[in-house]
Amino acid sequence: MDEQQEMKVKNPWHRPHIFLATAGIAAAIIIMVAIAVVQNKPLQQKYKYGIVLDAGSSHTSVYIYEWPAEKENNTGMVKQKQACSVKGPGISSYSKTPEKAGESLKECMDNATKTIPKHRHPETPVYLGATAGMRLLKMENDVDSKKVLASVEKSLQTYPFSYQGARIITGQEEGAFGWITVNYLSENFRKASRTVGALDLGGASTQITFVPGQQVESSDNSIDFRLYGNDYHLYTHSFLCYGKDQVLKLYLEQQIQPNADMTDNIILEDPCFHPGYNIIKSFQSVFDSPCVKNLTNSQKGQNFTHRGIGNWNKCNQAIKEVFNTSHCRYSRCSFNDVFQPPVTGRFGAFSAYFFVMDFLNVTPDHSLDEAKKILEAYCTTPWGTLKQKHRKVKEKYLAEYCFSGTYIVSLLEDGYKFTTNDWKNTEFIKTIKNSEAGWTLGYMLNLTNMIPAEAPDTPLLPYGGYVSLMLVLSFLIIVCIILGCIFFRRPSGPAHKEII
Ligand SMILES: Nc1ccn([C@@H]2O[C@H](COP(=O)(O)OP(=O)(O)OP(=O)(O)O)[C@@H](O)[C@H]2O)c(=O)n1
Ligand SMILES: [Ca+2]
Repeated sequence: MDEQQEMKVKNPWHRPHIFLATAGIAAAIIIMVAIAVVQNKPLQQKYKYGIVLDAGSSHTSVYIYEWPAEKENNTGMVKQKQACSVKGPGISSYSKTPEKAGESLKECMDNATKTIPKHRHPETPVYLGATAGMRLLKMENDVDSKKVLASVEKSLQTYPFSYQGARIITGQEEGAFGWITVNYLSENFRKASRTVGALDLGGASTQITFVPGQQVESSDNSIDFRLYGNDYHLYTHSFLCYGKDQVLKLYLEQQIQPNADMTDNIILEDPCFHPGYNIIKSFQSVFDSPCVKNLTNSQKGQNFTHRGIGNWNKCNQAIKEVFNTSHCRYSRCSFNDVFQPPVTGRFGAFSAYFFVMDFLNVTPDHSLDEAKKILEAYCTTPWGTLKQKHRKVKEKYLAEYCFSGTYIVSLLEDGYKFTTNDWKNTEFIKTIKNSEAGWTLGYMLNLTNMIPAEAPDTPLLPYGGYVSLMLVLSFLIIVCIILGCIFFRRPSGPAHKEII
């Protein structure tokens, strides 16, 4: 055997199957690494968008929601991207100048066109839902309410989005969609965990919604949903005129009644307003609502002096009077002959519940008694002292926090029959994971069918895990094949024999 032959035998690269096997393994590794790099490179997220306008009694907000395009039906995916507060009052205030209702939306809608990527505009749905302010206007003057809706509709149709309608939503919808929002954001549907009840306090109406422990005796108060494969039977009620602005009118009307016949010099000594608060108000401005009785002609041009005396006990007693508990046609009622099962579980209280309690620094850590003590101290504080201390707070809000805070405690305790324990289970919230609590998100999820009745079939492994597992298995198979080739193609005799 010459030297060259010797070399040929010793150098394994001269065996074609070993060369092929090594090349195969190298190729497999390169392919795997390449796939892993492509797979793990952050994908450019594609988002879709939806716009909901909350046309409340006191103001309008424009919410933009976004969600990853490929994950429409996964709960917890939709998030609030932006909220824009429309300047000026709620749309129902434009009943005498309806064209201004549409105009008022311009700034926030222009913002929305800038926020949402242009190529998504045509497919982005826009919904407007009006609540208690428009319900009251419709009761008062149907024609005016239609003009206001037509005005906002005209304005919204000028935008490049997919306009889906402007309507007055019912109190049941408002309650139920608020409940869906809170539980969607808390991921209670996905986890099939216990749901939380929803308490919404607006300017003109207030809603209570929860999963009751007993049957709902009145069909008006019952709503059923099937979400992600679970059935939910809800109790919900919306009290029109029991939002914080309208209930103040109810309260003032009751306070002023004994003096109602007097023709001049009407002084209202109000225990829910601060000592030193002394403001002349017109009957017309305070009692301009279908929630209170019509003014007599003589009252229309008349004024009264609204004088605070800051007496929390008296204030608390007087507020209880707005709840009529004298009659109940069911086994049990909250107030005003409205059926309500006993409250149960945890509650999230939002909108004005939050604004008021946040201002008063009442947190879930305070007991109900402690909350009352805080209110008592606030209500007895002289008006001048408060104005000095809170120069930046709107005077109207500042003056009304004593009334509103006391009303909130009374609504829960005397209205809905919350015990001290139920109070402990109640949290005042503004947002959940940066999305605002309110009916708008639930409304959009429902209208875009983004919460399916049945749980989508979930794959055994998440996509990433599936790809990785497949790669490892493929690699193992390739290695086995190659090793098999090497093993079975190995010559049985000594190497030099083959060469000779
Ligand atoms: N920082 C704020 C913002 C609002 N408010 C008051 O809180 C009340 C409720 O506000 P909101 O929930 O926005 O009511 P609307 O949606 O306008 O009313 P509704 O739901 O009854 O139509 C209103 O009296 C509003 O003036 C407040 O006290 N502090
Ligand atoms: Ca509202």
